[in-house]
Amino acid sequence: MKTFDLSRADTVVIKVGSSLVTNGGHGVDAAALHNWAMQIAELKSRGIDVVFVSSGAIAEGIKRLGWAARPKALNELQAAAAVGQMGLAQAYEMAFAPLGIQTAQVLLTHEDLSNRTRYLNARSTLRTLLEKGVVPIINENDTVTIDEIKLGDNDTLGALVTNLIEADALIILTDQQGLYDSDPRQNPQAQLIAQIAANHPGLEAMAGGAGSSVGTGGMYTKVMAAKRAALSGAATYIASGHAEQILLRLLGGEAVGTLFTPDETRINARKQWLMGQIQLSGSLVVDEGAAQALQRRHSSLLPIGCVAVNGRFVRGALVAVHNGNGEEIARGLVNYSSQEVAKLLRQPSHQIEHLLGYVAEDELIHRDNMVLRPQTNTL
Ligand SMILES: Nc1ncnc2c1ncn2[C@@H]1O[C@H](COP(=O)(O)OP(=O)(O)O)[C@@H](O)[C@H]1O
Ligand SMILES: N[C@@H](CCC(=O)OP(=O)(O)O)C(=O)O
Repeated sequence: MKTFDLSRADTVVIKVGSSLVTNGGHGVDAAALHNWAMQIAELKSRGIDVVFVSSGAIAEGIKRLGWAARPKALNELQAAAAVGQMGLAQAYEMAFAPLGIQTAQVLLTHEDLSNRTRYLNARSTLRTLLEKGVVPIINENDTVTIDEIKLGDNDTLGALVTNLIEADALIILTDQQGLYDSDPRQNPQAQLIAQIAANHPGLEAMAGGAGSSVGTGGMYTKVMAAKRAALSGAATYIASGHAEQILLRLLGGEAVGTLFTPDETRINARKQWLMGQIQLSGSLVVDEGAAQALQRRHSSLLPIGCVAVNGRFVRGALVAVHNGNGEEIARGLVNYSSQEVAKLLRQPSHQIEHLLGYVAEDELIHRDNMVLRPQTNTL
């Protein structure tokens, strides 16, 4: 299996979960933050750029507000995030400032990463911060996100940021040693996996949900994050945030925790952005011939191979492409609205002008605006 040498990394994204940051929901763990900050100072002195993705706003907010349990209502969770984020930002500043390192609070939403202009803007802001030697501390902007489109877990956010800045690796620190072949809280015999391919088909089956009352995604969102990070060629490490000098050991090339290796193929930044989209506006169903043309020859999708359209969308929307079995084989930016596509089904491209009165493009989705779903890789 391919090995990955983290001691050669230039840029890493480090994600820490709520249970670590807030000491299991008991309030920001200043000692843990200080410890990570010391290690990051050492990494920076070696020329390694670090972006931190930190959870914990909601857990910290719940504690500050004196609530006994995590609320269910979105507005209460958002209020808790607003209160708790103050504590997080302050705690990170206090941990890094004595080491002469400036921090920056960056709160992102799904829209910041799905809108191309905002995505490019977020990328250049992060690059600028890194150039200036600042450590960005990123969280989802929970207070303003709408339920349906929130990322919801910071494992996904960590992977999207890894893709965004094309980091060499994503390091996910959590309350377990790494990925086990089954949930160690349920199965005491579970075995730690040292290394696995990020596109291994059995990954999802091993990973269960959140183990603590403060964490959200559990292992499932972490293995999905590893798959997503691999799209930009990044390795992912899951390791214990409680282990001593964990960051220095990992970045020193030591094998600790679980390493998810990316495969050889790395897709370009524009296509990564396409793959990173969480929300689809609709889908196109294609016949067998079109499915093969897309998958084997990487062709554009022409109207003649499209047999059905689902959902309502405008020109330029992101849609899935399904084969006749209902499997998603690709996704891409469509050149016509859903009403227009409905008129173009099974039609040769030279009929477009006659059917619509104008021609935007000959194809429904151009190959440059389409990304094929890896065959063994489910995102
Ligand atoms: N296969 C597995 N290997 C390791 N941990 C697992 C596995 N399946 C489920 N888990 C659970 O996932 C939890 C970590 O996820 P989570 O609670 O969301 O943490 P975090 O706050 O760090 O994101 C672990 O405490 C563990 O109980
Ligand atoms: N944005 C949320 C983080 C949600 C989340 O992913 O938590 P976790 O599973 O602990 O990493 C917060 O700051 O509370």
